[in-house]
Amino acid sequence: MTAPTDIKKGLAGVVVDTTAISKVNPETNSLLYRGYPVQELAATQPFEAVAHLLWHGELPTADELADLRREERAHRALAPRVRAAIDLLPLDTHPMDEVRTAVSVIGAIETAGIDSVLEVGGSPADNLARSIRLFAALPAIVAYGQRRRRGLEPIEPRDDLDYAANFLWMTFGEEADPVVVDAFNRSMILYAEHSFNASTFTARVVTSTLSDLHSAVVAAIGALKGPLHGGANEAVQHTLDEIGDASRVGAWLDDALAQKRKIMGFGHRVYKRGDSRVPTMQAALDTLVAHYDRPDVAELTHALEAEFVARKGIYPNLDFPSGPAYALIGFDTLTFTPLFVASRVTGWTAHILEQAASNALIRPLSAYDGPAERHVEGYVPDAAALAAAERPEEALGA
Ligand SMILES: CC(=O)SCCNC(=O)CCNC(=O)[C@H](O)C(C)(C)COP(=O)(O)OP(=O)(O)OC[C@H]1O[C@@H](n2cnc3c(N)ncnc32)[C@H](O)[C@@H]1OP(=O)(O)O
Ligand SMILES: O=C([O-])CC(=O)C(=O)O
Repeated sequence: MTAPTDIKKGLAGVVVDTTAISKVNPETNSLLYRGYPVQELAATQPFEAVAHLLWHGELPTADELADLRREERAHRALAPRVRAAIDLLPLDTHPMDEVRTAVSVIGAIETAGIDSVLEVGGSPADNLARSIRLFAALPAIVAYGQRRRRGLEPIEPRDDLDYAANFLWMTFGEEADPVVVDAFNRSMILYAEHSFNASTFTARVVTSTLSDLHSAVVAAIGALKGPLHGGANEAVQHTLDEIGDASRVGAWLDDALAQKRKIMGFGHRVYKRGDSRVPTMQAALDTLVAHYDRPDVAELTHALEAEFVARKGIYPNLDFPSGPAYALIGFDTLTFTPLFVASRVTGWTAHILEQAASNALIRPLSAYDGPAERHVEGYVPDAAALAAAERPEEALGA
């Protein structure tokens, strides 16, 4: 059987719905969140304000930002049940599995008492409140994951610090330099939202069945974990560690390309001439390189980028500068994709709210190319099966 010619493998180039949350424009190499260029948001806003923008469509007023911060700070601490669930996992569990498990536990607690599947989807107000609580809870989960692997106890959150500064406080147990907080805040904003990427689309598919918000986020985390998507920021660091030094880039690339390896942190399904977010994140990385006095990191990343772009004409994506930036801040390589989760939960939940508000079950078609109809040896059809074979539409209830 020949497959229909209009199949778009990987849904490449297929527009499946509208969204008012963000616009990715490869022609102008731009990214807008609710109309605002992401670079402007990264330069001017705390991450909490961008979260509000994604959920509500407008930047917050001073009072709205204060309200969101109050709510976020009230839910920052690591919940005992969530800690207990994480502690049950082996110490060498991948942190993405820890985060996925923690979100699943939070979801079970949040929806405890709902005794009908018809109610699990929740009202828009419930889902916004759940989104804010999840956004507030994730930094403690990610921070504890890194500390647990280092044999350290969790650190209580600080009410006097904003989201980004408190995240670093809970991870490292010391107040980060403002230069570092600023770079980290920018990275959170850049990672927050990117239209119908694989993980966001996954969240929308789950939501479209009228399932609950946490199930959609758990599924999205699973999609983000893969190295062709969010897992690439971790993979970039493995690559940089493997190369080791700028002088080895050429030989390493010869070998990697001969083996047809994908070079992590390069290429993108939508942007073909460079990722709109890279210049902003590259500037943040440059600041961190200067702050930590690590010119070797700049030399290695610049050498790899220059050599790979020259050879293949494929440009870096956001994960390329983010990986080494997170390493400089002191995050373990395995913690990088959970940081992406902590940021992207804002975009995912905005899309969950949007999908739920204008829902249609997402259920595409497939072209069957398996074996032609055949029969189980020895099967003797009964009267109902014979009737169904004669009148298939009726038997299917069509
Ligand atoms: C935040 C994010 O999720 S951004 C994406 C993060 N992912 C990565 O960095 C992983 C590495 N990159 C890739 O694997 C790809 O570029 C993707 C998955 C991101 C995009 O893939 P697609 O749009 O499907 O492009 P596709 O994989 O078809 O690539 C087109 C061609 O460029 C090549 N190519 C694309 N990216 C790379 C890469 N990073 N290394 C080597 N070759 C590459 C492909 O092998 C393919 O070559 P071919 O035509 O000779 O087969
Ligand atoms: O848009 C995509 O396909 C992947 C991406 O860059 C993101 O999710 O940030």
